[in-house]
Amino acid sequence: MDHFNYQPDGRLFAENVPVEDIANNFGTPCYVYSRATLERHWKAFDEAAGDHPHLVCYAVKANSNLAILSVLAKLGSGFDIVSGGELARVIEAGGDTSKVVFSGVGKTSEEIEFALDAGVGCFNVESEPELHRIANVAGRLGKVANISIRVNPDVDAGTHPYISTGLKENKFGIAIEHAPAVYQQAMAYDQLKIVGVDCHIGSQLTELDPFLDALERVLALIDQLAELGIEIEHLDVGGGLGVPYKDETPPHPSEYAHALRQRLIDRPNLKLIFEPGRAIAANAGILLTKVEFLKPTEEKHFAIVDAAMNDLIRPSLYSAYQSIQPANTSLDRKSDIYDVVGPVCETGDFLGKDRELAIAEGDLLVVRSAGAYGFCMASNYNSRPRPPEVLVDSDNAIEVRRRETFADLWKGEVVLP
Ligand SMILES: Cc1ncc(COP(=O)(O)O)c(C=O)c1O
Ligand SMILES: N[C@@H](CCCC[NH3+])C(=O)O
Repeated sequence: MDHFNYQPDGRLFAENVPVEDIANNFGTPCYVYSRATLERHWKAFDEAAGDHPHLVCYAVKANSNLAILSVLAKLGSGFDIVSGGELARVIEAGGDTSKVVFSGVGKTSEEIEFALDAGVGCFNVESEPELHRIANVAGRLGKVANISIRVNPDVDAGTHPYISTGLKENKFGIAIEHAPAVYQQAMAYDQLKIVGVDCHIGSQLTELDPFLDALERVLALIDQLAELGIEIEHLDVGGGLGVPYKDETPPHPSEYAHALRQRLIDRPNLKLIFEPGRAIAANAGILLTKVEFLKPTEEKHFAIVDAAMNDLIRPSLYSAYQSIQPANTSLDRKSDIYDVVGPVCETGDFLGKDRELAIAEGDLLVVRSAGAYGFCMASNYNSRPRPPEVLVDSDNAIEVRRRETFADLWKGEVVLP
């Protein structure tokens, strides 16, 4: 459930604000987020975990706007980060660094040092050399690093190959059968404290089974580690819960969290960590775009809009489907089938293909489910300034990132004398 709804007069509202008003005030293209939706989604995880010890660590990569991080920080959220930049954002947004888990396969020594100085809660270690690097940096700083090993359980997440991470062929984590040996290496370091096991098998999962298969394997590993005298305090189950973009019916976060909890009934002290990104942010955001031209050709009819692949790359990158709707359904328009495309000079620049739409030039369109992996994957390709981001909180539409200017495009560059 989100807070983007059509009113009886045919206009789409973000909470209590007509999206047409947002487009008039801030221009298009423009990202719009709903605070109530973000909070609702975060609480769905938190409440479903109930009194089982747990922490919801929002995956910053999904949408790293400071306003969004601060909304979640105020709820008591933890954060899953994958870079020094994401950690800096969490700190800037007022997040609690002791609730940060640091994932990612290529942590640099500088990032590890920054994270140790900032007091992050845990490093999710993704390889043996990384374990030694963390130990070296912690030793040099005279600090103790909390670690968890990200294990690769070799489970097929059944999602797009580019966003599947839990198979042996993927670069992520350490093969689950090698994990005990790596934990034993960690034991040998005084400056490392083993606190957890971590596992993230992919993104946009629409079934529970892969999560539960992975969980079974990880629980077996935890038992095996106990026999080796290695006690695990937390189980980080990663993120990956999918959302409905079209006709998918992924489990609700509460159904997902309940299913995991069921399997932990006999382990009441094993703290559960979730790293959801998409499930919190995707349907808490939309992208507003204006129809510049309708271009009928013999083969296809194109709706050329002012947003492009540089603003929202998911359709081009993964052939991802995102619903596209008029912002006002009460206008008298003739319906046709369109490819909705942007102005970028790439054939792959499209937001949607073969969409039935009743639209005219100048109309405002809404790309739904754009709150996750939307703005944060935007670029300046074709020297297009990136769009503004607006957070709606009840009756208020707050610009939480302004539209870039041309001068922003060449910030940091120099003209040779
Ligand atoms: C380690 C890790 N945690 C969490 C996430 C968040 O995933 P999602 O947005 O699918 O919940 C990702 C991205 O897939 C990830 O790589
Ligand atoms: N960026 C991807 C998800 C990748 C998940 C990152 N681990 C998407 O838009 O669907």
